Amino acid sequence: MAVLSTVLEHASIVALCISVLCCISYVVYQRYFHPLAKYPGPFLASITDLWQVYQFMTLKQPYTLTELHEKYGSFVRYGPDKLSTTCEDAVALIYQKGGRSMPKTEFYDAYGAAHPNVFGMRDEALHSIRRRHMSHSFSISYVKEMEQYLDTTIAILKQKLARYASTGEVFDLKKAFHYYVIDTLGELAFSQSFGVQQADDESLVPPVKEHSLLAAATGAWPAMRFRLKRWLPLVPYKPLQDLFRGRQACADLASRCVQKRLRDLADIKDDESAVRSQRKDILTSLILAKHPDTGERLTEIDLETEAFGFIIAGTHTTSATTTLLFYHLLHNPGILSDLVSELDNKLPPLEPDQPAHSITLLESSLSFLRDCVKENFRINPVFTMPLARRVTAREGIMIDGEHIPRGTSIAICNHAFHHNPAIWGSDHNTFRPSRWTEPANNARSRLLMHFGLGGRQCIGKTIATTNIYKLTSSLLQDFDFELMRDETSETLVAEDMVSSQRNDVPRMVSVGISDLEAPLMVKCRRRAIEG
Ligand code: HEM
Repeated sequence: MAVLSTVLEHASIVALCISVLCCISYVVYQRYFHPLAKYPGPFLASITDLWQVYQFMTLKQPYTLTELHEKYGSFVRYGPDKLSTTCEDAVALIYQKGGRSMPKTEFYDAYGAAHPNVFGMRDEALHSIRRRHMSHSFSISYVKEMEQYLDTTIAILKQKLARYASTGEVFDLKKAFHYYVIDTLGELAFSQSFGVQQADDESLVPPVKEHSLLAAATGAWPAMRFRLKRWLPLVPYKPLQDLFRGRQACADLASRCVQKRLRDLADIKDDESAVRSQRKDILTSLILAKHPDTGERLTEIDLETEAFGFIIAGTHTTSATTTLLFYHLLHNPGILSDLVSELDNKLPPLEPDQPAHSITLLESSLSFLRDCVKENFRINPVFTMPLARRVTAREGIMIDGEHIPRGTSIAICNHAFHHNPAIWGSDHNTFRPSRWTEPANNARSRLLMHFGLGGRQCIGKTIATTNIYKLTSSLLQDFDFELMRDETSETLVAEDMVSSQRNDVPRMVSVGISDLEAPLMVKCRRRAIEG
């Protein structure tokens, strides 16, 4: 017995020594011999993906990465096989010329691997077919055909603002925009408002952020994704359970929207003229779309995963962007006043029963509004997760003279990229729409990454921008807004100590998608109409 226990004791010591040796060898390999060892970054990031998981959970992932780029330069190793870059050359190389040789990485599997939607699809061939299925319903001509539903939703928002104006009530513009965007998405995608604006009820808001955070955090650790998917839902920890409940609520909502539309179309699906007489929406166009070669239609599961994607990708993004645009305008009264002058000079006054001007009029006549929207996307892009792509070419790729070996996950995080002073100048933290009238800066517009670029860029960008144009122009034509400072969550407008330029970047949080950390408390007043 004594001999057995001595043998066991020795065996465990040997096992322990081997484990310690393996760990040390792993760390030494990652730090000194791994093909990415020469790239700087946090020590923990070079040995485990848990570093990135932690960054997502702190809600500061893109901002920490931006600081790391400030410290280390244009390449940062942010995971054992993950490299982030802010090089200008990388934009075209990775996202435009990369194509099938630079597919999305496993990170995207967490956004729905069993039944990937167009966002999560890693197979580029399947993706291009799905994208063709969908592109018509996201085109400008299709959006113009649905414009009246945007107007209906803007009218409801304006009635709400008119009430606030008459009582002088202070309210949260961020929340008002969020409710508005959810209802708009419902109208455009599913032919039904979600009724959040009218009910003014937070509980009707789809818990999109919960899904985004869960997907970003689990996607960041691909080696563990299957285990996490299986075991995490069993952990009895309320904040975690809330994330799963949120995801399920969004999936249930998507499923209800699809089932309802399928029921509505059941009898007429094969009757062309009956279908044409139907109200247009994105989902209906998808239900009716056929595979370009086989003529097959999308399955119900495909439709539900795409509908889920619209809710996730199309709401928080647009409302956070509009909130940030108003944040910057209200913190820069001179710029706001120039914008309002442009609207007054170039647009006819809105008729009492006209909620907003037409997209056609807005897109042709408002250059300063366009520059403000563009500057807002530059200084505060909201789709801030690193857009990771796998290097598959045997010889790797060269970026700015650096060799990036095959197998590397290479990404641009648009916030870090839009704040690279070598590209955007020392005033990159300043909200300055007039920069886009300077030829050298204007030429850089092609580098802006707020919607991504290339074959995987945002399919909803026309919807998002037309929505922002219509909303901003019509609200500013009819209302004056006054910023009410919320002392408990004061946002940041400070001198940047390094560049001695204004730092207009507010405090932000990110679940992969970013948002203003604080509410945007304002008062509004109806503008006096002259003449
Ligand atoms: C201001 C609002 C928006 C921003 C900033 C934004 C940003 C982005 C970005 C950066 C990507 C590329 C992701 C990548 O490369 O991994 C993307 C993809 C996508 N977005 Fe948007 N988005 C917005 C609004 C919308 C809307 C309104 C919809 C739909 C209703 C939408 C649907 C999608 C889809 C389906 C994809 C995947 C496209 C593909 O892979 O082919 N987005 N978006």
